[in-house]
Amino acid sequence: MIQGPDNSAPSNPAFLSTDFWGGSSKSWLCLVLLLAACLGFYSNIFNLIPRWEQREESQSPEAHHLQDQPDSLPLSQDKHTVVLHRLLLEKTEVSEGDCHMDTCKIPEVPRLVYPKAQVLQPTRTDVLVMTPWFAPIVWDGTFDSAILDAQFRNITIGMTIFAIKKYTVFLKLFLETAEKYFMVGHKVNYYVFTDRPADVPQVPLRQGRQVVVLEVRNYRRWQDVCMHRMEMISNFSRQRFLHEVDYLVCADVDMKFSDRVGVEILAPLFGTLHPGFYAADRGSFTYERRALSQAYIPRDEGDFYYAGAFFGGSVLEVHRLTAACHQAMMADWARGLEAVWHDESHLNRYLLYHKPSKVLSPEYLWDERMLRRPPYLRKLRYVAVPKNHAEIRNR
Ligand SMILES: CC(=O)N[C@H]1[C@@H](OP(=O)(O)OP(=O)(O)OC[C@H]2O[C@@H](n3ccc(=O)[nH]c3=O)[C@H](O)[C@@H]2O)O[C@H](CO)[C@H](O)[C@@H]1O
Ligand SMILES: [Mn+2]
Repeated sequence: MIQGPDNSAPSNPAFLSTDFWGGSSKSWLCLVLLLAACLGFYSNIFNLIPRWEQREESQSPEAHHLQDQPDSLPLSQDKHTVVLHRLLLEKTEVSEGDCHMDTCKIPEVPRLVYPKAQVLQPTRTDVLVMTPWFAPIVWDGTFDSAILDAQFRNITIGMTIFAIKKYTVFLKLFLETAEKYFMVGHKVNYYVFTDRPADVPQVPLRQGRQVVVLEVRNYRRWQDVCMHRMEMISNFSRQRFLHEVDYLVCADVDMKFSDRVGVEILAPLFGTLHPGFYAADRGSFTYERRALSQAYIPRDEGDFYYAGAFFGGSVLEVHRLTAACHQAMMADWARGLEAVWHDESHLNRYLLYHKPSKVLSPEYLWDERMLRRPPYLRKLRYVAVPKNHAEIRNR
């Protein structure tokens, strides 16, 4: 039988094969066309991955930013490529859709000699060292800095510090103690946001560390200064921090370091237990309780009460967090609402629905004047500096 232009013929491969060997030149033409189609198909398959990357490049908001923003122009071509590559890696390997902590690359460590962990002798039995979602709660005795320093080598940590109006008086002690205790042995950029650049003190810095002064506007009310930190961190993350540092640590300035704070705190996203509430029931947390607010948390929800004074993570995650909190605050403002504890209320809401991958114990945020130190608090690493509110706030 000669295969004609029979529209009723089933167009499946089995039909083509039965007719094929005895077929006419038309059949040969069919074969050639089929082969050509197959070739095209396979060449597309091989091209798929690079094409996908190109698509990611042109679609990712950060990539748009790199094309649009003049801020990124001073970067050299090489640095530009590295940044883009890093963004692409993050975007493709840990994309929005399948983002999961376990997709991170495990760093290689050199040979190290250290005491072996004892499975039947937990180093801490007096405190909770793990959240129900398997995030470590960082207490003294639970980690070995030598291993962590090896895992986190060659990274740069950015620290955002706001010193607006009179709060510049806290900078000297903050920076001096940070040089003594914060991320010693690692590269650090202190980003000082201030409206008074002339009042930023000169503090001697270790090698690989610098103070970057970022001049920003002030606000009349202290609450507005606190809340607008989210907006400014989010904007600068996109414009600068993404290209300059790996992690961001966002800290209050009316504080000082009094013991080691190292890379054990670093994680894609971390929050700190507020020293006033770490042992409290969720019902007594000072979350925002008005359902109309974007910071609302019902009384039967809540893991911990996190402090507004110390949080951080990868630049990408801190960008997500601060942008979301700023959006939420703007939505509240539009309805005439201000959350009970300002940015801290919004931070708590965000961290309830985006569980942090590490939680810092109150060792990392304490107030010696307000609280009596319990025996299980072996170290006080970052502590409040007494401040006269009337003297400092709104001035
Ligand atoms: C320990 C803790 O959880 N602290 C939080 C708590 O307040 P605090 O009572 O500790 O607030 P605060 O007066 O320290 O203000 C927060 C921070 O904003 C900056 N600042 C503020 C006012 C100003 O005029 N200039 C200036 O630079 C400065 O970095 C300061 O450390 O509640 C605030 C919002 O209600 C923030 O969530 C703080 O992080
Ligand atoms: Mn404070």
